[in-house]
Amino acid sequence: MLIEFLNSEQREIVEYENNSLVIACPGSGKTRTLVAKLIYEGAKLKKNEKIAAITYTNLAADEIGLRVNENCFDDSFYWGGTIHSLCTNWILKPFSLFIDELRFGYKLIDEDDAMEILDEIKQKHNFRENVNTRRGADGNFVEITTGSEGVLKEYDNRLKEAKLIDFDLVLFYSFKILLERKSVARNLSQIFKWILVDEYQDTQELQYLIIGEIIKARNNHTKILFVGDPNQGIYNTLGGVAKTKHELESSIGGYNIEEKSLNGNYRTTQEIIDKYRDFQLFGENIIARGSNKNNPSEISFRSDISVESLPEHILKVIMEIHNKRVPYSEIAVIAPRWFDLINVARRIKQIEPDVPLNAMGLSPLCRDDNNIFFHLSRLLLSSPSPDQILVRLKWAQILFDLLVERLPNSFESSFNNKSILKVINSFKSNNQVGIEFLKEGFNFFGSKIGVDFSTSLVFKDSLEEFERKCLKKQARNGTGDSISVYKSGFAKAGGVSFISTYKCKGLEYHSVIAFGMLWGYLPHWNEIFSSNIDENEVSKKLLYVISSRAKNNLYMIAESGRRTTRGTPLFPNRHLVEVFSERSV
Ligand SMILES: Nc1ncnc2c1ncn2[C@@H]1O[C@H](COP(=O)(O)OP(=O)(O)OP(=O)(O)O)[C@@H](O)[C@H]1O
Repeated sequence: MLIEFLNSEQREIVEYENNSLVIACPGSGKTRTLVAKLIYEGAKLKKNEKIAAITYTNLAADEIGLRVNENCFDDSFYWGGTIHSLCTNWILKPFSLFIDELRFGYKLIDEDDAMEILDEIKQKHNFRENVNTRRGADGNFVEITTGSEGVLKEYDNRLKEAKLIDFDLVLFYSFKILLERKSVARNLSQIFKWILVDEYQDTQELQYLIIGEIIKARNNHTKILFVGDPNQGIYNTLGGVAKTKHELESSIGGYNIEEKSLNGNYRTTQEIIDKYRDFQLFGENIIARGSNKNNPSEISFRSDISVESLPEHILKVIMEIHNKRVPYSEIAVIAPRWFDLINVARRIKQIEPDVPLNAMGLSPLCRDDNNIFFHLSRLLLSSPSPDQILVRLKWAQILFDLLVERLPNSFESSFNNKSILKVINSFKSNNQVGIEFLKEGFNFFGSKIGVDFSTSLVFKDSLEEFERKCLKKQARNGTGDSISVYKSGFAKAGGVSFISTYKCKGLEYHSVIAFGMLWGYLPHWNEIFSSNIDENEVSKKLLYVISSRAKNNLYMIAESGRRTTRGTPLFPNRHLVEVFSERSV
């Protein structure tokens, strides 16, 4: 993404040398500009300096990584990931000794593990509503609703007793370290010349405070770029806030932040933009600027498809689009509930096994950046094709760094990322059971580097943990244990993407087929019944995000025949009905 491929507004943002906030509509090139900024500033860094690119999801971080790799072979000048992984890797892991509660060891738990503990406690307390475990700067929970106090208290005790750290505690302890040990914040500010925050509208208060501490530490030596779109702030139920310029300035110690914007949309046809603008809450008109701007679009809303015939209907739409020479990888199926996506994907596979599906959340592979078996697995499961070389070399480098960390002295001199990749590429197995295939691969790799992972004191626990989590996720998803399900977890796998509503941000497809557009699913009942959430706002934002993923065609479906657990029928999302009522489809 070189600077000459940007328009003048985008270029100005890239070349601007100070803090800025860019608010712009979907498809206006915010991510493209952020990646260009990353590369532009990367070229100016001094030795040991880096740039941090913070994204909301790991998927988005991978996407930025791919875009950087398209332009730079050596990408070591930047660090990319979620704010949780920034905190874990750069603050918590190296400096946990500074915190009394963490000094004698702790265990990080992911969202699944945290949810399991919380669900068990909720059941015990007979509490069915949503419980938010988000914390404030003092470590206390910030959203205690009527009746949830006992649940949260027990959750807190359970974590403390077992020395478990969930995502919210990662943020809290990181903030505490930065606050109490100014040298840590100064050190980070020395390393990170820039912090670039994508989708800033989903940043939580505590996350702003963490970023603010780093910026203040050396008087704005670290510069900041926030990019985002308040209309796409779909995580405000989780505490995401699109701060204003002045609020942002005060969270980084009063330093000036220049507000800038981008105009136009390079992704989508004008026809689709005009449709989704009805869901827009703030901002002005959006003009299509891409080469497809005047293409005819297929836009539809169907509420007459029954839940039973939904998979057949979606398959029919997919085939119609594909027969017009649109690659499968340019088609996305989006829905609010994973469970429904999995069912539809499974049924489509039964009817038409040859249609490639890429259901990232379907894979039982558990992402854990600190577990070498996750990194080893993605190398074993991804194909050594030419278009994957750069990304796999990068993954091999991460694996190499972790192995050097775990096996100091013995590993470094004999291997590098290329030789690791060579070893992995030479692994062959016909095993069709996902976890067995991986275990064979681990043994093979272990034998080549002289380590028996299953008995090694360094690796035994993480191997067991990895296996336990995969099997748990496999059982929960109900997708079976085949190797193909494990392989479905890669973003560029080339099939039709199945994505949940909350994970589709930042992505784009020729055609978007969204189903489950029902009041109660979108917005969710929890949002409808919560006294501090405006369900109409949530609904419009979600519809806006989904629709704005489409470049050319948009098919919305509110299938009939779905019911609540008490048997009450669900009805189509009311904003979709409003927007589509003027036009028959
Ligand atoms: N100046 C430009 N010229 C041509 N294409 C562009 C330009 N800027 C962006 N694009 C293309 O427009 C599409 C949308 O860009 P991008 O994903 O960066 O938008 P965004 O603002 O981040 O969108 P969203 O908010 O929906 O995530 C991409 O395919 C991108 O390559």
